[in-house]
This record gives sequence, structure tokens and C-alpha cells, in this order.
Amino acid sequence: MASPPTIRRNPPRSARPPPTPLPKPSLGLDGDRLKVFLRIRPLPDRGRFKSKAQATKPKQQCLVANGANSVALTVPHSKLADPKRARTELFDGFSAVFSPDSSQHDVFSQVMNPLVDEFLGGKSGLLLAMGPTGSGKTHTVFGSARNPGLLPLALRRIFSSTDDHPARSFCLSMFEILSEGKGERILDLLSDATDIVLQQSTIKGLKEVSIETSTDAESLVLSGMLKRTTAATNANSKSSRSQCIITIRAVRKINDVEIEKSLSDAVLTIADLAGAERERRTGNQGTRLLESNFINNTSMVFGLCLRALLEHQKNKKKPLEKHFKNSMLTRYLRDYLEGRKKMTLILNVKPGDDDYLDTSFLLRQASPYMKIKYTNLDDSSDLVSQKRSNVSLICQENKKKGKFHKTEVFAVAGKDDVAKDDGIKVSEKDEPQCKLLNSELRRVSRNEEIMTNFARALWTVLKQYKQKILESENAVESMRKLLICKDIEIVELEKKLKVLSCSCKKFPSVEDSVEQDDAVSSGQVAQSFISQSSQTDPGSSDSALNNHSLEEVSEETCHGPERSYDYSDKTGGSDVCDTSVVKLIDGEELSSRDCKPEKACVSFGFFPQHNVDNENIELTVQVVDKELDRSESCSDGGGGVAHSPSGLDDPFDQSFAERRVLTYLQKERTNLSPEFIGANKKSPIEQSEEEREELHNITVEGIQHNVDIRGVKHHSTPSCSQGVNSEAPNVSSSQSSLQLQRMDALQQDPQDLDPQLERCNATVETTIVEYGCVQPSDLVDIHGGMSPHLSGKSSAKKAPIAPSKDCQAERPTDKTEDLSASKDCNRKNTRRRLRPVSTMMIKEFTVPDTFVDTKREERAKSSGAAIGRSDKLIRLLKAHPPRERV
Ligand SMILES: Nc1ncnc2c1ncn2[C@@H]1O[C@H](COP(=O)(O)OP(=O)(O)OP(=O)(O)O)[C@@H](O)[C@H]1O
Repeated sequence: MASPPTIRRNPPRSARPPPTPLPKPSLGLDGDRLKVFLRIRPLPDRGRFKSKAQATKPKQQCLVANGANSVALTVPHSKLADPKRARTELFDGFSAVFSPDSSQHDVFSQVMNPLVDEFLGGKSGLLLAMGPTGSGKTHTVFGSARNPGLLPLALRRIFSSTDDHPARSFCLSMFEILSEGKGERILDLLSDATDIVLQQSTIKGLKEVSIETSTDAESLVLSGMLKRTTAATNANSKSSRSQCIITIRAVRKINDVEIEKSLSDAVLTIADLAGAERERRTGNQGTRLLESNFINNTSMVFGLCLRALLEHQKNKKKPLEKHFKNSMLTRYLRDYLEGRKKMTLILNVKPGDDDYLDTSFLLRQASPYMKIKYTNLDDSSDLVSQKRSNVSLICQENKKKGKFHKTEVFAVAGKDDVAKDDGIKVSEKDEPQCKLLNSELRRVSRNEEIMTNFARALWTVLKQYKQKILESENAVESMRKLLICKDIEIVELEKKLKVLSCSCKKFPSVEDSVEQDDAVSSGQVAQSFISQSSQTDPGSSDSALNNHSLEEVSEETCHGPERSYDYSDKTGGSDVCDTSVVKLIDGEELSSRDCKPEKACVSFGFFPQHNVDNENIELTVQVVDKELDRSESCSDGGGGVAHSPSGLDDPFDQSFAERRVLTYLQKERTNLSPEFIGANKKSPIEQSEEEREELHNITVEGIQHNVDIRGVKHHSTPSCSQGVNSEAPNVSSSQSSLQLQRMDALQQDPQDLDPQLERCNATVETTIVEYGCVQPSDLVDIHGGMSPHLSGKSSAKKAPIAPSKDCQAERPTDKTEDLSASKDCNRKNTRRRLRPVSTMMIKEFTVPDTFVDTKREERAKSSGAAIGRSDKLIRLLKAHPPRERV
């Protein structure tokens, strides 16, 4: 059985056959395209190599001329990944390819001679040599004395032809563009001038030397070459470090129309670019490296310009990118790089294997350039470029002056022939260029108009935004001022609240005084305290006013039954009382910094309580809440205050008391002294449930519920009770005033508290007697007296206020007439009495309804919340101390 045939699916690739050279392009097509010549320099002399190995080793070539217009580039073996797969690239389409053995004359005849002919015919042209370093650019352009290059040969050709045209002369300029730091500059090689600058495509300050003969011209070029910047690198012993440009300009000698037509100011430009360098190859460092960067950058920009031109020619809709702006060389050669002037390129390459990368890069880069067409050549380019420069300068000047108006632009652009307006004669040949220039001007002016309108609209929008920002800032400022005003109002309201709260505490005392005619129990003590306060602070209008008010009250209320307190807290207790006590402690006005809740049972009372200990003095202002439940529990608890039946049943007394209270409140409204309030002593008022219900409706209630409500533990000392019985008649008001003055001093100056503390302790007890018990015996109510007390440090917190046995014994109904009994007896009368007072309170101390309502709502909450409000109030009062009294 025969075996199946073996099929090789992937036969090994053989080397590609050499590409067939393309047919030489016709002259007609070639004439319209950018000419690109390729010159392959000969391999370096083998004798240069130092080592014998290198000298004997045959030099491999990677680039060979494959035809008149093409070359074959073969990848060296050393750079092949697979040595078996050799690869050769074909580059075709060159105007001509000069083999290494080509002479300078061969190159000149094909490359330079056509340019010279065109130049002599009045057309500008450019020959530009480019290639890697050491590829023979300089050799091709300048040559040597024995082997002159294209420039000397061109000069010889030009001057050899002048014999036929004696009316023309030529000027030669030579300059170089070299790197300066990270920038670049122009150096005139024919003079020592340093102030030459590049403007548009014109170099200002560049010296032009008129040349009469080729010999003079060559000498001039030689002198310039000597000044050119060169340096030795690993790739070239005399490497050019700059772009050297030589211009030959034809000048008219005779004003002959015919001659002028044939000898327009054509310029023949020859540029020898510095060769692109690879750092690894040249080993450049420092300045050489900067030069390499400059050289490579210029070559790259030049290539970009030609690529952009090609892309633009392929797609007319694609705008021509302005790469020429990125280097001086391309700026100077703008007309050539934008296709308005004819340019010829000669690529110099090295054929060695070592030069494969440089050669490959150059061929890949420059191959597309051969597709560039010249469809709109500018034969009178100098004239047009001069016009463009003039227009550009005019535009720049107008922009600088800010007087660039579109009308002017249109006036210029609207004219078909700018040159005519400028007095320049434009030939029919130049008319297309003038039209092009005019259309360009219209486009520029249109863009200018658009940008101007856009800038105006943007400016308007910005102004509107600015206006809005200003309005917003004003609104913010007004709101800030409004907030400040509101804050001030809040502070004033807080102060007013504080005053009202204190006045509410004082009010029952006054009322009780009026009702009970208890002039001695409360009035005297208050009078003594007030008088002392007045002495302590003569300038205090508050004290004076309060003093006066209460003096009047006490004087007028000397008759009538004296109200009494029944501190029947026999169980020590204290905690049976649910009556909430408002404690207001003003950190500024009270010297005490410590507020301790005291358990007391007061129906409606006010107790300034000074607890003096080693640390501080507590002045606890206790205002009994009028809440029904609490008051009820207070009364029922047995530990509360038993109010004696008020004796103010007399209508005259009632009305009189109301008038007095009204007078007092009117005075107090304007100026109330918290100190006085703190020192004032109020008598608890027992109320019935109906009374409490009514009191809930008055403003005072709202005020009182704004403050902290706590249970208070009454303190009492035996001395207090004893003082009521025995010492009260003997204690003079002056003594109590003196003692109270000391207290007042303590309150006013907390810093002096400690030194005075010990002294005060002794007087405190006496003051307690005065506050609670100093009353004439005939006026002291059987139920007790005023109970505001100052307890000493030993007894202030521990000993509850309780009537002593003696004190209780003096009371006719001390056991039977307890709090509840007295409350029941006086419920209705108290209601009648309190009603007008409540009305007055509403009238005098009306607070905003919202405030009252809010406080009522808050009052409906738990007592814990009330405590929180109290703390808030205390903090608020501390944060916003009342104004200084005048
Ligand atoms: N066609 C040639 N025939 C003989 N010698 C040549 C040829 N081309 C170049 N050389 C020699 O090669 C050397 C380097 O040439 P050249 O300085 O012109 O290179 P280059 O391209 O100008 O280098 P660079 O860009 O660094 O200035 C010179 O000594 C020059 O004489």
C-alpha cells in the first residue's frame, strides 16, 4: 500500500526577489512634483579603521541603487531576528539616485542645474540637503577645493551666464541657525552682526554681499564656512552643528521693463542641514547633546511640515497645519514648505550596515515627500510675501493700537488689487496671487469680526455675572445685619424674660404683703435689705427704685394680718413636695457659681437662699411653680409651706395693694435689679386649684414655666426659729443692713468671696434670722415668718428649714392649721385677690403669645425637659449678662 503524499503547508520562505524597478516617471509629472534626489555616499575609507580586523573585514552594504530612481534597503544580518529570513525594502520614486561613485558634477547636472536655470529665469528655488550625520551633505553642497560641491558649481554657472545678461547682479548672504541653550538663534556668517532677527520669512539685519564673480562668491562662501559651527563627534570628525543657509538673489541693474520681467527678484536658496544624530551613535553629551536635540527637532519639524502639506494636498478640506512655526528654519522656509515655491531635496545616505537605522529612517521619512505636488507655484513669491508681510505688519500694528476695525479690513480686502492701492504695479501674472491674498484677508477679517463679537458677548455675560454677584453679596450683607439685629433682639428678650421671671417671683411677695398686711415679716426685711443695697450701690437705680418701691409697699402694708410660713417639714423632708421651684442663678450677679437644688415646699414663693460654704455662696432663687399638681402634692405632702389665711379681705386694702403693686411694677418694669430680686423675699401663697387654673392663664405662668422647675428642699436652722421668737425684736435693721451689705459685696465681687467667706459665715446666720424671723413679735404671724434664709456652711444643706418647737409653740394653730387647711380656707379669697393682679401682670408683663404658647407646650412636657430648659436659661443668662446699670 502506497503511503500518502506529504503536504507541506508552510514551506520555508525564500528571500524576496529583488523588486523590479518602477518605470521612470515622465518629465511632465516629475515637473509638477517635489523633486527628491538620493545620493549614496561611498563607504568610508578602510584605512581609517584603527584595527586590522576592521580594516580587513569587508564592509557590508545595506543600501544599493536598484535603478535610476530606486534603492533597495536590506536589513543587515546583525539586525535580523531570523537570519534565514532576509528582508529587503524597495524605495522608489526618487528623481534620481546617485550611487557612491557619482561625481559632484553628476549631481550638479541633475539636481542643481535645473534650479539655476529656473533662478536665472526669475524663479526662486530651494535646494535642501538632508540626511544623517556624516552622510555627505556638506560634501555635496560645498565640496572641497578640488571637488567643489553644488554651491560653487552653481555660482560658476550663474556667473557664467551673466555675460549674457549684463543688466543683472547678484547678492549673496550666508547665515546659520544654531542652538542656544534650549532655544535657537541666527548667526550671520558673512558679518559679525549679532542683531539679526527673523520676521516672517525675512531676516532683518542679514548682510547681503554683492557678488560680481564666481571667484569672489566662492571666497565669500569659504569665509563663511570657516565661521560655521562645527564639532567633532564619533560619527563625523567635522560635524556641522547648525543649519547653514546660503541665498543668492538676483538684482536688477536697469529699469527696463523687459529685463524686469525676466529678472524679477528671484532667490536661489541652498540649505545644508545638520544631520540627524542618534545619541548612541554619536556619544554626544552636554552641549553636543543639546545640539543634537536641536538638530533632530529641526529635522522633525521640517518633516512634519512636508507631511502636513502632503495631507493637505490629498484632502483639501483638511487645513494646512502650521508646523512651520516650531522652528526658525521652517519659518524662514515657509513659502517652500507650504508649496508656494519650488523645492528640491537631496537625501544623503550612508550605505553601510552600521548606518541601516539612519538610512532606513530617512528613506521612510522622505519617501512620501515625492508625492507633493506644486499646483499653485508663486513665481513672484518675493513680491507676494512682501505684500503679505506688509499686511501682516499693518494688522499687528492695528491690533496693538486697538484700532483694528473690520471696515478697514474690508476696505483693504474689498479691493481686488491691493498692489494697485499700494502703488505697486501688479502684472497679470500676479493677479491670481493678489486674489488669493485678498481672499485670505477677507477670511482673516471675517474671523476677526467673529472673535470680536464673541469677545463682546462674553464680556457682557461676565458683566451680568459680576452684577449678580454684587447683588448676592449685598443680600448676604443685609441678611447678616438682619441676623445681628435679631440676635440683639433675642438678647434683649432674654434679658426681659429674666426680668419678668424675677418680677414674677417678687410679685406674690408684694401681693402677699398687700394681702396680708405683713409689713413686718416681709417688708422690714426687704426694707433693710434694700436700704443696705442702696447703700452698697448708691448709683444703682435698680436698687434705689426697688428699694423705694418696696419701701412704699412695706409702709403701706404694715397693717393687716401677717402672712406666715409653716415649715412643717417634720419628716425632714423634704422630698414630699412636688412643687417645682424655679431656680435662677445669674453667674454675673450672684457670686455663687454653684447652684444646688434645694428641697422646699412652697406654694408660691420666692426664696433667696444663700448657702455659704467654703467654696462658694449659693444664692438660690426659688420660685414655686403654680402648677396644680405640684402645689397640691406640696400641700398634701406635709412638708410644704402652710399659708396662713390671708387677712386682706378688706376691699380697700385689696385695691390699695393692687395700686401699690401696679406702681411698683411700673417702676420695676423699666429697671429691675436682679440682685434686689434675689434679695427680696417672697411669701408663698397658697392657692386653690381654681386659682391655679387661673394662674395658668396669666402671663406670669408662662414666664415661670420658662424656667427650671425643681423640687426644693427647705432648709432651716434652729437659730432661725429661735431668732423668730427671741432675737427678732432685738435685731436692728442696721445690723441686718450691714450684714446684707457684706453679702451684697460677696455677690458683687466673686473673687473676693473666699477672703470674706469666713466673715460672712458669722453674719449669715444672723441674716437668716432677719430674713426668716426678724419680725416684731406683735406682727409675726403664728404660722411663721419670712423664710428666705442664709444657711451657714454647716447647716445650709443638711438642716432643712423647719420651724422650731418654740416657733411652733407660739402659733395658735401650729398643729391644726397646716398648709392644706390654710389653703382651703383662703382658696376663694385668694382667687378674688389674685385675679386683678394677674390682669395687671398680663398688662404689665405681656410677652409674645408665641413665647407663651411655646412655653406652655414645653410645660406640658416632662419635668426633665423643664430642667433642661432651666439649664438652657441659665447658660443663656450667663452668656448674655444683663447690661450694666447706669
Ligand atoms: N560622496 C562622497 N565622496 C567622498 N567623500 C565623501 C562623500 N560624501 C561624504 N564624504 C566624506 O565624508 C565625510 C563626512 O561628510 P560630511 O561632513 O559632508 O557629512 P555631513 O552629512 O555633512 O555630516 P554632518 O551632518 O555631521 O555635518 C567628509 O570627510 C566627506 O569628505
